[in-house]
Amino acid sequence: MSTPTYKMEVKDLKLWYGDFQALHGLDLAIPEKKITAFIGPSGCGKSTFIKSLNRMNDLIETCRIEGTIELDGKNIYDPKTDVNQLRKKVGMVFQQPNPFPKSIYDNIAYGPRTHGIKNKKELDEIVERSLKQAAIWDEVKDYLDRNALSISGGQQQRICIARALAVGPEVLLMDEPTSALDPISTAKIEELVSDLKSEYTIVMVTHNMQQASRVSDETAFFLNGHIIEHGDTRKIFTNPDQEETENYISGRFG
Ligand SMILES: Nc1ncnc2c1ncn2[C@@H]1O[C@H](COP(=O)(O)OP(=O)(O)OP(=O)(O)O)[C@@H](O)[C@H]1O
Repeated sequence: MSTPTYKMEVKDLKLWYGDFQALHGLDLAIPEKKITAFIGPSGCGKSTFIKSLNRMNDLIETCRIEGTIELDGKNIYDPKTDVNQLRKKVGMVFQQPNPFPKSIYDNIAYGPRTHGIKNKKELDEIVERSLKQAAIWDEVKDYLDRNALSISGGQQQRICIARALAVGPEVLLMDEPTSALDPISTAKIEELVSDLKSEYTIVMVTHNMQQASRVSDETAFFLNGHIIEHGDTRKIFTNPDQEETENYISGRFG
């Protein structure tokens, strides 16, 4: 078997909110063009950890971190890092679909415009390509002027994925992307996520264990701000090394 290539490497990451330590020295290598799922009970630090991968926690005043997170071998917490460029490379999709109260077209064109693209033809191409990649082009191509808030929640979430893809990211972070959606929309997003991994490195927090086992290649199990176990998804779900993992995946707690 060939050695996996790691897109991101987290080394001894500790994170505090004020006096409260939420992450306790985490190490994790995230393989390129694969799907890594984070599972674990509520409050164990999954969202905190995924947000630290594109420095969304910088927005929280009380938050302090130690350790390093490398993207392609460079520490993203280096003071010289351009955070806007980092977030262009490492995009994020949230739990609640959160399109801007603008047209579908403007939602997708927003990021490229802020990065200086003004040419209409170029923007049209980006909008079409991103909506196609997010498997929603056919549903909205005749309504690009429609307010993005007027479509269904599942469609809104695919618009948010298209918006994240429009700036050309390399990594896509998804924090419980289907938890607000119905089963049909959930299935569509899962299929989409599986298709996207040929081009993107994907990290996904999910409460849904079936979802983690269906779509991810690797799984990390979090508990109380620690990664208890990480590895091949099939192994984690069929033959975990740690008793805590076994208890969690078999529904004994959480
Ligand atoms: N802004 C904040 N200020 C202080 N404490 C916080 C903040 N955000 C999260 N926490 C705390 O950090 C811990 C980890 O929270 P986090 O949201 O990362 O967990 P989670 O595993 O994502 O939970 P859930 O599955 O419920 O979303 C919790 O104890 C939480 O209360």
